[in-house]
Amino acid sequence: MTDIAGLATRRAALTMLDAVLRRGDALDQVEARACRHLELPEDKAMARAIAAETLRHMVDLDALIDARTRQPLADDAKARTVLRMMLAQALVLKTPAHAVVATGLELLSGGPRRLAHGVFGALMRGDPALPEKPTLPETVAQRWRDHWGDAMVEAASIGLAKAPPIDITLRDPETAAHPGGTELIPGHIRLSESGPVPAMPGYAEGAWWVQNISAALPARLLGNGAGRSVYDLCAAPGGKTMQLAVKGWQVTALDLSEKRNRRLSENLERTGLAANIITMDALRWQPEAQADAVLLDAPCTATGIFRRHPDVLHRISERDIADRAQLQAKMLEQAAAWLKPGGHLLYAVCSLEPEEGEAQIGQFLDAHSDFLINAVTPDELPDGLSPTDEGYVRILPHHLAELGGMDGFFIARMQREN
Ligand SMILES: C[S@@+](CC[C@H](N)C(=O)[O-])C[C@H]1O[C@@H](n2cnc3c(N)ncnc32)[C@H](O)[C@@H]1O
Repeated sequence: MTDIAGLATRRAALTMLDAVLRRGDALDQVEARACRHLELPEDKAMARAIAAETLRHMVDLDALIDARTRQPLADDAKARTVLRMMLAQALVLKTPAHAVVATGLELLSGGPRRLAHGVFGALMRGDPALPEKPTLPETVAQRWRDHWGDAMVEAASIGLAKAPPIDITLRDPETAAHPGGTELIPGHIRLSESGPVPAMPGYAEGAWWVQNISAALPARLLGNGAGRSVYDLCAAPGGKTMQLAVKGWQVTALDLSEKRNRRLSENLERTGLAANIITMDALRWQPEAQADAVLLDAPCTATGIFRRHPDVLHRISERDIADRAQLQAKMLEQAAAWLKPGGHLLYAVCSLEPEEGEAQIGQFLDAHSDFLINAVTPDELPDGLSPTDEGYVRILPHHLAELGGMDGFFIARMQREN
C-alpha cells in the first residue's frame, strides 16, 4: 500500500506534540527522534513548523475547536491534537485543505475520523481567522501579569505572533562579509532577510554566528580579556565562548552535553577561534585554579525564548521554575568559589521568571557578603534598553519591539571583593 503523500511528516509532528504536551519534553529535545524516518530536510522542516505553529496558536485553535464540538474533547484527546494540527496547517501554513484532510484523517485511522472531518469541515466553511495577537495560555498570562503587569503580557502576545528575526554577532565588526541588516549595537546585526543560514554570505568562512542580541550581551559585559582566564559554564553551542575568545580571553568552555559540545567545536573551527572544551556536569567539576572571570549561562526554564520555542508556554510549570532555581543556586555557589578575588561573575538566564533572575541573585548576594553588584551602565546596552535600579539587565518582550523585539533575559554582573 502506498502511503498518503506527507503523512510521515504529519506523524512526526504529532509525535513531537505528544512529547511536549503529555510528557513536558522540549521541542528541540524530541525533534531529531520524531523526524528520524524523514529523509528530506524540507520534510523535517515542515514537521517542525506544524508542531511549532500548533503550539504558538494553541489557545486560539482550541477556542475554534470548542465552538464546534457539542461535547468538549478532552485536553489530551488525540482528536483534539490532530484537529489543532489540521487547523494550524490550513490557517497558518496555508496548506491546501485536501492535503490537510487526507493526512489528518489518516492519523486518526481507527478513531474518531468522522468527528474530526465534520468539525474541520464546518470550521473551514465559516472562513475562520486566528487573532493577530495569539492568546497566551492563561496560567502563563497570569504569572507574567503578576510579575510584570498588563503591558508586558500584551507585548508578549504581540511577540508570539511570529518567529523572531535572526540576529548575528560579527567576528570582526569591520567585516564586510555578512548578509546585511540593522546594527543593534556595534558588532551585532539584525538581518533583514531570513532563510537558510549556512547559505548566507560570510557564514561558511566563520565571519559571524547566529546569536540573539539579548544572548550577546552577557559576554560583552565582561569586556576585553587581554589573556586573562574565564570559565564559560554551560557553554555549548558556544555563542558566548566565541565572543570571549575574540576578545582575548583564555576560555575554558564547559558543558554537560557531548553532542552540544561537538557543535561548539565545529563553531570554533568554522570561526578559527580556540577554547579548552570540557564535557562534564558543572556540579561535579573541580578546576585546578581560580579564574579571572566566570560566566554562568545557567540552565533555565527558557521562557524568555517563547517566540522561537513556543513549547515553553505549554510545558513549564511552577514546579519546573522552582527546580531550575534550585539548580542555578547550586551552580552559582560553585561558580563563586572558582573566581579569583577581584574577578567578575557574570550570571545570565533566558528566563522571564524572577525566581531565576532577580530573586536568585538577591539570595546569592545576601549569602555572599564578599560579592557586590557591578552595576551595568546604559552605554553598555543597545539604545532602548536601560539597566534596572539595582544595576541588573532585565529584558522584557517590549524592548526594541519596533525593531522586532528581544529574547527575554536576566543578566547580573558581580565582583568578588576578597
Ligand atoms: C542556555 S544553554 C547555553 C548556551 C551557551 N552558553 C551559548 O551561549 O551558546 C544551557 C546549556 O547548559 C548545559 N547544561 C545543563 N545542565 C548542565 C550541567 N549540570 N553542567 C554543565 N552544563 C549543563 C546544557 O547542555 C546547555 O548547553
